[in-house]
Amino acid sequence: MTQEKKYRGITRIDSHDTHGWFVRAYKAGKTTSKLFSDAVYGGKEIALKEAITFREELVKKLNDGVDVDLVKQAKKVRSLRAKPVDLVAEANEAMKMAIAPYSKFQVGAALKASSGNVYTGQNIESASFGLSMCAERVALFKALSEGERGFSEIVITSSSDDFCPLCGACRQVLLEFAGNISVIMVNGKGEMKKQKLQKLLPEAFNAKVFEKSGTTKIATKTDESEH
Ligand SMILES: O=c1ccn([C@H]2C[C@H](O)[C@@H](CO)O2)c(=O)[nH]1
Ligand SMILES: [Zn+2]
Repeated sequence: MTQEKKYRGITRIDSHDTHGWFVRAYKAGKTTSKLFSDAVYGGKEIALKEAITFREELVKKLNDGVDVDLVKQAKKVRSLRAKPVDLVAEANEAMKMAIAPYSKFQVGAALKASSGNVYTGQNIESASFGLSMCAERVALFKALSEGERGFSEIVITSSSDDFCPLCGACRQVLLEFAGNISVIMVNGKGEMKKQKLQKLLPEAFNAKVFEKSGTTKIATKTDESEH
């Protein structure tokens, strides 16, 4: 492998009258590309530097700071290891790690990402009660921090004989980040209840409000990076 091939998303082009570095980045099936020609940037080395900087910034912009290629790579490695998983068993296993000395109410969650990976969570209580965190959000934030952006379902189990309905805060962030996923609640007797998240939080608040009011422009366009 040549030195020139080690740059992710950047290809060297030397053909006819084209000499330069071709940068590509992907998001949701859309490709953004730009050529950094030696002539325009004053030489091969400078053009490459510019190309690398451009791509790093582009990747951050496209994916909220997450490098898509890195995520894809990690997913591929993990999915090779992934076996079919029993989400209820995963949630129950996670529940054992709950830190709930005040409520004595343990909750476990298993969130399935579109990649096939499963992220678990359990409630973690603080002595300052209001700072406690629910099992569902622990699972969601773990997944988001690993670069996951698509989800299909969440299973919630608890130490109670009753179903554990998600609190309002979890409904809000799950709907925002995971979309209208299936929510499967399992009670202590092993009975299941399945619902769509949207039904649990109708007319939810979301970021579209900002666009309409014009207060915050949400950066989704990548036109300026195309040539
Ligand atoms: O859906 C829920 C509801 C409650 N809890 C936790 C928060 C707190 O630690 C305890 C009692 O509310 O249960 C969850 O983790 N998920
Ligand atoms: Zn909650």
